[in-house]
Amino acid sequence: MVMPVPSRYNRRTTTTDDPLDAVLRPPPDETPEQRQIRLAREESARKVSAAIDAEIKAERQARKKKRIVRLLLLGQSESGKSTTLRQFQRLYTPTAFREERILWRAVIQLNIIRSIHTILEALTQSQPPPVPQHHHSYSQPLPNHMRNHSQSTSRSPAQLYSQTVSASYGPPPHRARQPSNSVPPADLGSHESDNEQEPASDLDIYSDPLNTSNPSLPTRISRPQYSDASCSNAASGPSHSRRPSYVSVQLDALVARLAPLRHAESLLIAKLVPPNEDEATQLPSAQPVSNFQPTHSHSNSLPQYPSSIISTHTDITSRTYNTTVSATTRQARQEIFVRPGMHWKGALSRARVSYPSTLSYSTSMSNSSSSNTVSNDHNRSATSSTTEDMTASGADGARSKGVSSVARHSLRPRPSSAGNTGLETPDEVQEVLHACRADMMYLWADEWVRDILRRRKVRVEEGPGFYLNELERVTALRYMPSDDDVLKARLKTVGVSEYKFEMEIPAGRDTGTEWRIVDVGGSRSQVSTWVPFFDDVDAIIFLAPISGFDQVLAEDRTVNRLEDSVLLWKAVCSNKLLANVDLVLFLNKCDILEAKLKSGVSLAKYVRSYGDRANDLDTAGKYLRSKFSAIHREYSPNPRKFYAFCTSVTDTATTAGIIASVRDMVIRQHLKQSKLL
Ligand SMILES: Nc1nc2c(ncn2[C@@H]2O[C@H](COP(=O)(O)OP(=O)(O)OP(=O)(O)O)[C@@H](O)[C@H]2O)c(=O)[nH]1
Ligand SMILES: [Mg+2]
Repeated sequence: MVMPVPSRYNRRTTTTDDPLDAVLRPPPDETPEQRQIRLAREESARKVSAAIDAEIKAERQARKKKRIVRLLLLGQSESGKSTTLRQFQRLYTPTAFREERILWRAVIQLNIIRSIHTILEALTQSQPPPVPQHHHSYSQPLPNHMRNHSQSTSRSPAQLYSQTVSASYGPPPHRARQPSNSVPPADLGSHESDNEQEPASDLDIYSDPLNTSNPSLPTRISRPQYSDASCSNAASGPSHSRRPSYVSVQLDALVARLAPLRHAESLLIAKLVPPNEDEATQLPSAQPVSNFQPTHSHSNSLPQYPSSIISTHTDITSRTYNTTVSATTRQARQEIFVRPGMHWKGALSRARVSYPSTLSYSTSMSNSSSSNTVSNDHNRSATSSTTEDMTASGADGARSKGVSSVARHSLRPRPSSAGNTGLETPDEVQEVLHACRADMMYLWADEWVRDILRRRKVRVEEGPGFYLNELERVTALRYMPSDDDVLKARLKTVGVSEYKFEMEIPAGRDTGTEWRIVDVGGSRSQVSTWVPFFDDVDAIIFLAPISGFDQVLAEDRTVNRLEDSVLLWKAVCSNKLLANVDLVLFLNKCDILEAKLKSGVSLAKYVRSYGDRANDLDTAGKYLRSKFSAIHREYSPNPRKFYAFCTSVTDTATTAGIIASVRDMVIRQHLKQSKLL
């Protein structure tokens, strides 16, 4: 006999396999009261669902209305792109910027160690002859900790240091005559052009690869030799007043005392570089650039970047970028880098253990409006700012996990030996720097050292991440980086990152505009990653570091930095994808340019067409600006506006005004474009 089935079930025979339907189905023995309750509950759920739908719809509409301004930062490596980005952050999301200052301390520590290594290698690579015995009784007072150091080992610490360096960085180059730090490039085919009436884009840069006009460098640098008389009478009068320098006498002991910096450097690398990032774990080059000899190899060619930037472009330049550098040399020079995104900041944050209640830091500007907060008492701003790693397939896991996850991670710091980044917890690297501070200060202040650096053309003070003039402050145990310190820090970008933010200031007309600033890696191998970002960009800030007129590229010692910037600028100007994008040019590092010109380095010696113009910042700035402007005019597919600024983007005061002008200009242009669409 077949049992009767309630009619409702008959109707649903086609859906009885649906598990959801089975769950929602009322019980067969439902009473009228139960039914009433169920219906009321269903009605209430429907209302909630409708409200959510309405909210999603409204959000979607608001997003459509929202203005999104896209800004792309371009320029060669070390041109100042990431520093410009940090300036935007400092100005428009100051809360987030301040919060992450402590995270930059590790980068600053690495920069300091690197400067010291550069100096030590310049001093030790020529293996000076043993110091005569009487130098040990030199009357200059020594700090206590320096007095009893034994120097009687069979190989001196300086020699050991040199050997360590050779082992780390590959064999020293064999060359009778070393190129200087600031050798102009190999001949790239520039032609004579002193005539001002010629097209202004003919910026002729001298190309003597041996730089014959530079004073020749000694192949060996010795410590100064002094007679017994001059030593014993060192303080007795002008005729015997030339004292042996403290470092020249104490070099071996000093090098030995600074050896812990190597260990500190490894700790920092372990701290900054994610565990699976093998590529980045090479020690940074501490070798003065002058020691590296361009080596040509046909197996490691770097991309010819003008053509890879601009697939549609054909006539940028007749010069090729097919110069190659051997793998050994490249590896030897490798600089510490991190991929953009949260990885290194996340690792640093996770390494923290405890925080005082009065201090609070967030892991980063990333998602600073909501997550990744490790502090208890933080007054968070309403601003949202996010950095995304454009090269990663998904968001950084750590970033998406939020507060609890970060807190969990803090219990298992990585690397365990790397210490912490909170001010109140001991930081091993900072302790090493603190212990070495007197020696580092002696080293940097010493005239003999300065003389060797000068003769070798090792100009650490013009290099990135230079803090040696502030050693006392930056090696303090409770050192907290200032805004300026963060702007000076050097960490190479590899990959592409997008920084999103809404301006924190109540900027009236700017509220509701989301800014997306894309920061790319500028080294040659990175240039091919730029193209996808040309698509829907509102404006480009192109940075040309004009102080590099007497320097070569780190990735190719045959290419002059200024010439490289010119070629890159031509490529960007002539790119058809960018034909309607406004270009803003930052002729950057004007502070370094000014110091260089004042110190007597002649621009005309490297830029032939500069002729006999005055060797000062004003004249040089105007001249180079006119050259870049002419290239823009000549190479742009369509006429468009051109904005150029002489900048020093590490200088907060002047950069604030320039960035405000760029912001207004970009917003205006964006509005104009929106109306046209
Ligand atoms: N003195 C001075 N230093 C600058 C200036 N602009 C940038 N720097 C420093 O130069 C170094 C390199 O700047 P970055 O912003 O890292 O260069 P980048 O263009 O992002 O380089 P990549 O990431 O390799 O593409 C940093 O240490 C900056 O502090 C400037 O105008 N003056
Ligand atoms: Mg960068």
